[in-house]
Amino acid sequence: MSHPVLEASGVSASRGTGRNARQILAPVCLAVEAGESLAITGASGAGKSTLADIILGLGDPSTGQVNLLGTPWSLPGRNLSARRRHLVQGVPQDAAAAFVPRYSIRTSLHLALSRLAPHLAAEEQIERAAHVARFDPALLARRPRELSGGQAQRAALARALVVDPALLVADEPTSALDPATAGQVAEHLFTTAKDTGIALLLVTHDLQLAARCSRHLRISAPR
Ligand SMILES: Nc1ncnc2c1ncn2[C@@H]1O[C@H](COP(=O)(O)OP(=O)(O)OP(=O)(O)O)[C@@H](O)[C@H]1O
Repeated sequence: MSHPVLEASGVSASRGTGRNARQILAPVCLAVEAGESLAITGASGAGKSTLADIILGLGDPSTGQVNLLGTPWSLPGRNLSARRRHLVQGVPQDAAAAFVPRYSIRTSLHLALSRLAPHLAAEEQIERAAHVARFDPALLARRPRELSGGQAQRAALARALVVDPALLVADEPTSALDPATAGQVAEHLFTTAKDTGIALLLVTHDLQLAARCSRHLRISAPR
C-alpha cells in the first residue's frame, strides 16, 4: 500500500508550562500525496509557521503525530534520524538571507549534500537541481547577495532539491518578491512538484496562490 508523503494527525503545539501553558496551534489533521500541493492559510497568529516548523523537524508537537512516507517523522523529544533528514526541505521566505553570505551558491549546495545526502553524486545532483530549479549554472559561482530576488529564490529551490527531498515546505516563499517575480516563482514551485512528484506544502496569506494548490487547509488560532 502506498502512503501519503506527509500525514499529520492531531498535531498541536503549546508553549509555557503550568499556569503559563498556552496552546499556539490547535490540533491539525492533513495529508499530502506525491506531486500534490497543499496550501495552509489562516489569520496572522493562527499557527501556520509553528506547523511548518514541526513538519520541518524544527520543533516538537505537543500532541499528535507526523508521518513521512508512512513512518513516524516526529515524536516529542525524538531527534530526526540523519538518514531521513534530507526528505523534508524548506524553501525560505528571504532566500538570500538563508545562505551563508561568504559562500558561493555552489559551495552551499555542496555543503547541503555532504551534510544531508553524502551518498549522492555531487556534481550530477547540482547540475540536475539547477536545471529543475531553472537556476542558471553560470550563477553558481556567485554569492547570495550577488543575485536578484528571483534568482536567489531559484537558488534556494536548487539547494532544497539537491538532496532529493520527498516534501518541500515553503513558508511565504514569494512575499519578499515583486508581483511579477512572485508569480513566476509560484508557478515554478507548482511545476516542480508536478514534474518531480515531490509533495509541496505552501504556507501563504495569498488566497489566489492558495487557490492554485491541489488542496487548501485554513487553520484557526486556538480558542
Ligand atoms: N516561541 C514561542 N513562544 C511563545 N509563543 C510563540 C512562540 N512562537 C510563536 N508563538 C505564538 O504562537 C502563535 C502562532 O505563531 P505563528 O508564527 O505560528 O503564526 P502564523 O500563523 O505563522 O502567523 P503569521 O501569519 O503572522 O506569520 C502566535 O500567537 C505567536 O505569538
